Amino acid sequence: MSDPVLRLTGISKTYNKGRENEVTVLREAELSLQAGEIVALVAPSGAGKSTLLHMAGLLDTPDAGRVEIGGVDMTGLGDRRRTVARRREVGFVYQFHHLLPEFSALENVVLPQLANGVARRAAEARAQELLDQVGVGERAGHRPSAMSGGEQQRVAFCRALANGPRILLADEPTGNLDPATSDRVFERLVTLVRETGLSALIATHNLELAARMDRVLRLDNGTVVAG
Ligand SMILES: Nc1ncnc2c1ncn2[C@@H]1O[C@H](COP(=O)(O)OP(=O)(O)OP(=O)(O)O)[C@@H](O)[C@H]1O
Repeated sequence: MSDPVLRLTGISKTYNKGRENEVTVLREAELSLQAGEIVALVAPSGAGKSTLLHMAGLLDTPDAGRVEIGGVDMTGLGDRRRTVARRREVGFVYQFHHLLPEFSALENVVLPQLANGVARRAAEARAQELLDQVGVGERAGHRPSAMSGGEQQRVAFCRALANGPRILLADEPTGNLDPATSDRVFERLVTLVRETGLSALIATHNLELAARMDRVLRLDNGTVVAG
């Protein structure tokens, strides 16, 4: 098997260390994501899914352990280099779309590319292509408030993929949608991930959605186990 796209080794995290409200969330957690794989991360609320995704996505640093993306150790990077690596390698999708309300759908997908040094015309062309791919191309000029919840979330997927990351990390990406919409939007996400050939780690409470992914992992008392 080739090198994993994402490898977490011995990841531990304790919040509020040494204080009364100290809580150990991750205990030497291990996780590998192969190229092209879509993996579900299932756990009850508070078990540490978001914490694990933040470590994997270089938004937070573990107390101990190693985060490798594309075979490169990201653990010791300083803030600036970590931010650059995150922008390049990782796309995030959250339960709520977090689109910028004063910008159109297209602009929301263009802006992260500009921040990454892409020229405006190329960024616009890529944004339109992504929006077309998930079926919201005709809504490109609309602001998020003029779109349905499912459409907003599809735009958020495009924004996450705008800079061509290696990994998509999603935290309850359809958790805010009604079941029928959630199902359709989830299918769009899976298709987009497959077509783009990237790898995805998707945290969800929804066992039906989890069963449709390549593999299911569970967080159990701070460690990752097969689901
Ligand atoms: N910044 C923080 N400071 C202190 N405690 C935190 C912090 N972030 C998370 N926690 C605690 O760590 C535990 C795990 O939180 P986390 O958000 O990772 O869980 P989760 O599995 O994603 O939950 P949910 O499904 O409800 O989003 C919880 O007990 C939470 O209260």
